[in-house]
This record gives sequence, C-alpha cells and structure tokens, in this order.
Amino acid sequence: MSISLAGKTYVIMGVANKRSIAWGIARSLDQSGARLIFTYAGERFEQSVRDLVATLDGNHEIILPCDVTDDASVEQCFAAIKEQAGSIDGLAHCIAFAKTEELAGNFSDTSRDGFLLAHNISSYSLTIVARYAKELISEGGSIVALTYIGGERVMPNYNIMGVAKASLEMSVRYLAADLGRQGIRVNSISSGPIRTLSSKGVSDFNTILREIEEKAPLHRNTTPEEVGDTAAFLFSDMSRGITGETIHVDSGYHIL
Ligand SMILES: CCCCCCc1ccc(Oc2ccc(Oc3cccc(O)n3)cc2)c(O)c1
Repeated sequence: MSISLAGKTYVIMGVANKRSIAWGIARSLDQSGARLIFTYAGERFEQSVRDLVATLDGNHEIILPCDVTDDASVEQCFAAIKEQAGSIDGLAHCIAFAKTEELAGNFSDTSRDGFLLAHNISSYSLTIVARYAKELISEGGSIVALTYIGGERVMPNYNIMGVAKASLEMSVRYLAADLGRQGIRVNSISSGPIRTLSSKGVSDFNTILREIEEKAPLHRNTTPEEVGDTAAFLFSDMSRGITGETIHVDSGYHIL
C-alpha cells in the first residue's frame, strides 16, 4: 500500500464483525502501519472484536466499550484512551442505528421516539465523540464518518436513516468549520451498499445491490476494502487540503 500511516494512532468505532465497513477501514489502516484503538457498543461484541483484531499485522491492544447514547460512557472511553495512548491522530465513526420498523413502509408513519433514537445514535454521536476526541487529536488529525446517498436523496425504505444521515453530513461540515482552527479535518465517505449486519435491517436490500450492478458506471458493488483505502487517504497527509467533504465510494452511482 503506497500510503504510510506508520507511527499514527486511530480510534475505530463500530466494528461488529468481519463484514463491517469499520473492519474494512481497520484492515487498510493496519496495512498502512497505523496503531489502532477499537471501541464497541455492548459487551456482546467484545469477543468478536478481540478475535478479529488478533488477525491483524499490528498489535492493537486497546479495545474499549463505548455506548454513544451515554455521555458518561463516551467521557470514560476517551479518558481511558488518553490514559493508555496519550494522543491520537484521528477517528473513524462507523456507528448508526434505527428501529427496523422505521426502515420500511411510509416515512410519514415515523414515530417521535424512532426519529430521536435514529438521530441520537446515527448523528449526534459524531458531535459528542468529536467533543471528547478533539482534546486528544494532534494537529493535522482527521475524523472520518460513514454515510449513504439516502441522506442526499430519497431511497425507498431508507426513511428515517436518510434524515439522520443528512443531519450527520451537515454535522461533518459544522465540525469541519469548528475544528479547522485546531488543524483537525472532518470528512465523510458515502459508501455504496455493502452487505453487513446493519444492512439486514433494511428491507429489499438485495434489489438495491442488483440495481447498482446494472446502473452504476462501474457496474459493480462497493467493497469494504475500497472504503478502507479511501479512509486511509482521508487520514493521510495526501488529503491535507480536504475538509468538510463527502467522498462517494459507490462505483459512481451518485452521478445518475
Ligand atoms: C434502501 C437503501 C438500501 C441500501 C442501504 C445501504 C445501507 C446499509 C446499512 C446502513 O447502516 C445501517 C445501520 C443501522 C441500521 O439500523 C438497523 C440495522 C439492523 C437492525 C436494526 O434494528 N436496525 C440500518 C442501516 C446504511 O446506513 C446504509
């Protein structure tokens, strides 16, 4: 891999299993020589994260719980990172959730608590994580978040998650404006659909994958490795002039 992140440390939030996009990012950064810190939500993921991390080249020892819906949990997580690592060079936010019943049917039937839950986990979490991470991120650091085109235009069944992603993408721009004076860049990767644990929550997912193969300019679906390599670029100095940006890694689908 041409990009070197040797001597750099990144926090990766949201690895659930080997299919996670967060895991694709982890593998690319590991290949680029970075030291990685992992956080997981809920101890049911701890063992699978530990087992996966053991397969990487580098020895990434810091693996911590972090419930982004709990301010104290986020504060304790970053206090532990400060204590165990000192400073970091960036963070990958790969966290989202919405109730499955809100990811199908009529958008007008969205419930108040379904709306709030989706925004709490899928959008506000980036802002509170950035608030604590900015104290640890060195000059020249970089934050990367994951989004989907359903936050820019209507994609059937994506519903409330699309509204939350629109909020996330605008949060990326406001955070870029705020943290730029500290030399911290904030960008998002808009990934094409990838089969993950999360995509099981979206009805009719297979139809979308087929549509991409038929219509996307590259006529193939997106892979976690492609997203991982773009993340490595956004963490590297090769992207030092880019902030507040959304890069589409989607075989070109967004131009249609
Ligand atoms: C109609 C659009 C089909 C392509 C969707 C691509 C996609 C797949 C997964 C994505 O991430 C999530 C994350 C959590 C999520 O909520 C879930 C996931 C599983 C179970 C559950 O109860 N909620 C739904 C999507 C995402 O943001 C975007």
